[in-house]
Amino acid sequence: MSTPVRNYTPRRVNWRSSGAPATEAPAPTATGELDILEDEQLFEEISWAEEDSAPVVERLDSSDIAVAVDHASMIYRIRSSTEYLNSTGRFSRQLRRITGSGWANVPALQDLSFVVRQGESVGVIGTNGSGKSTLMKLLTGKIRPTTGEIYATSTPIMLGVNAALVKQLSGRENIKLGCLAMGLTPKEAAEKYDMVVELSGLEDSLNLPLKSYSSGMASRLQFAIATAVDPDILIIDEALNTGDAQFRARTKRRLDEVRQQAGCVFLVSHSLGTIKQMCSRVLWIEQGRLLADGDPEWVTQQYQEYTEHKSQNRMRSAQIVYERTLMQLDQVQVDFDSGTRPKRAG
Ligand SMILES: Nc1ncnc2c1ncn2[C@@H]1O[C@H](COP(=O)(O)OP(=O)(O)OP(=O)(O)O)[C@@H](O)[C@H]1O
Repeated sequence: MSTPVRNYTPRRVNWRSSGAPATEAPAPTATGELDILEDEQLFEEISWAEEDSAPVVERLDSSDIAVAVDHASMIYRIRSSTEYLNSTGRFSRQLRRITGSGWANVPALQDLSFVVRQGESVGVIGTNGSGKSTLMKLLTGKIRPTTGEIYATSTPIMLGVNAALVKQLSGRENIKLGCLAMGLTPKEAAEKYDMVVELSGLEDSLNLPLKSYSSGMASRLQFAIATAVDPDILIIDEALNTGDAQFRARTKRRLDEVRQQAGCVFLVSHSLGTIKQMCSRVLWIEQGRLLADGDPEWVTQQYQEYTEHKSQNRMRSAQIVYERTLMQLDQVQVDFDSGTRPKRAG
């Protein structure tokens, strides 16, 4: 495990007005539909709040910080399929002349800033394609932000994807190798061995080569190996927590242990129940923007309202919940004393 960097002092600057009255949320009607505000009225209120806002500078104790995300944006650059299909054809050349170079930009995250303290359990929610996995990849350093920076006191570890398995080797050998590959010493790997075997529930198949495992068995082994580490900053993407009901029940206990030992945990989940149960704070990412950051009850309630409107095709009502939630978000500016920056994540 890398040595935590403690010699920096980030400041959080809150640009929300402390004195300005909060904009009232539109009252729900009897049918649960929101009253529709005129756009002008809504935007007038937003700009009024901004005009009156004054920065509130909160100086944070450096030993408290686990992760600082500073104006991070991510734009994926992908080649269009036309480019692949007919890269030298005349039609393709003409089409490229009309549509551009054949490259497309996919904006995934826009200007995210937040600071996470040691000991926090942070839930990350958002509808499909909102940017959650992209943020997790940025935190682990798997990809670099297009603009902005991400800092962490130690490399955040994503549970479930770090252990690479070797098909020709037995389950037993894969456990030993996987633990070493994740940075454990041979002694630590030996100490964790029984726990990994028990968690995987694959005692009877440990001598078989991995190529004889079903995909479910292989992912159980991979997940069990991944939990052998005790990282300072832990990321759990629920989508990676595979396995049957019995396996999931067994993993919950180990996950709780890992969470308790970790300095800070990020949990990505579509299950609001799990988020409320496990997290002390929730980030809601929507359409690539950080929309809310705060109390799990409040944030999940806004999110539920938003998704309900969307599922009923009440797009304007959903948009109002979006705007209303965004207005409550503190604008955070991460600022470091010169020469005292922590290292980049990854
Ligand atoms: N490798 C990639 N190349 C191009 N675009 C990508 C890539 N990965 C993600 N995207 C795009 O970035 C946006 C955010 O995707 P991301 O996977 O981060 O969302 P998500 O919130 O994790 O979604 P889900 O809940 O469905 O897992 C989407 O528009 C997606 O199409």
